[in-house]
Amino acid sequence: MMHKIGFIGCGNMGRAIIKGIVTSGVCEPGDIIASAHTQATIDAAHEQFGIDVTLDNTQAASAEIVVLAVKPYMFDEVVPQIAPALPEDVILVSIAPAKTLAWLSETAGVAKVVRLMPNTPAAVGEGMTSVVPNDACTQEDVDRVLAIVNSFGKSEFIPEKLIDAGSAVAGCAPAFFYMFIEAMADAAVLEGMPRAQAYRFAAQAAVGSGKMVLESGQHPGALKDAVCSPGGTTIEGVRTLEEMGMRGAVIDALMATVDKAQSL
Ligand SMILES: NC(=O)C1=CN([C@@H]2O[C@H](COP(=O)(O)OP(=O)(O)OC[C@H]3O[C@@H](n4cnc5c(N)ncnc54)[C@H](OP(=O)(O)O)[C@@H]3O)[C@@H](O)[C@H]2O)C=CC1
Ligand SMILES: O=C(O)[C@@H]1CCC=N1
Repeated sequence: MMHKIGFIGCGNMGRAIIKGIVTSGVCEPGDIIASAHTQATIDAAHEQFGIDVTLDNTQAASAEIVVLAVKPYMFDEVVPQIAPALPEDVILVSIAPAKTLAWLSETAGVAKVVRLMPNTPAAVGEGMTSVVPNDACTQEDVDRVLAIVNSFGKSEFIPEKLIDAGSAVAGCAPAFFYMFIEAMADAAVLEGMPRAQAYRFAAQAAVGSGKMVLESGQHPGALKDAVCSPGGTTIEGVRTLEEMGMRGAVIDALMATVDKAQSL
């Protein structure tokens, strides 16, 4: 039986996607096969998700949709290795911030390739994924990939030239938001709030702020202004963040991820 989806690698991102897919029910665990480098990883994936697992990449590559979930520097080894095992009509999906659609199609010897740039909140069904199909993908092919991607969050099409921007503003972004939440919680702890409670407050404030941006239709600056009571407390924090160069630091951090992606 051919699996619906095969993962080459099941680390942080691969497992997040698998969790999102299995939790949503868009695939049964038995529809999924994953390979990895070590027995410990595949044993953990089987135990956590009930999926089929293997140390043989070519076995995971004989699926209807094959997801490359190894690190970019592994592509030069792994893609030629699995090429002979890929079904003729496979849809090859890459989630790395490297290797173009053209490189993937030529090196794997397949026609249909989709680049995704997901993020780890896929694990809780709140992913934000960039989608870049090549011209060989039919609408049916794209719809099959979207059925999976949209099972673990939201997705939007972007041109391939913007995939590093999509990686910066969504793929890498959770790490930056975690740092912000951690720092906010440290401040609450400074004031005496128990740390676990501080994380809950900061994290829920982040969730609520994100929903305000998504659902209010208002500009983030206008939303910020609505929090800053004249002569109040928030504006003191805004002043401090502006004096400390937060906006510039955030822009530079995301541009650093773009620079690294373009060097891979
Ligand atoms: N982490 C994230 O938030 C995001 C990651 N990505 C992309 O996802 C891809 C994977 O990243 P990430 O999950 O973080 O990395 P991890 O290091 O967490 O996972 C890499 C996986 O690849 C496996 N692996 C290593 N060598 C081989 C091999 N020769 N054959 C088969 N499997 C192998 C590892 O196996 P083992 O565990 O046994 O060593 C592991 O399961 C990268 O391209 C990354 O850029 C994209 C968006 C977000
Ligand atoms: O850090 C990385 O390379 C991967 C790609 C985007 C998020 N994590």
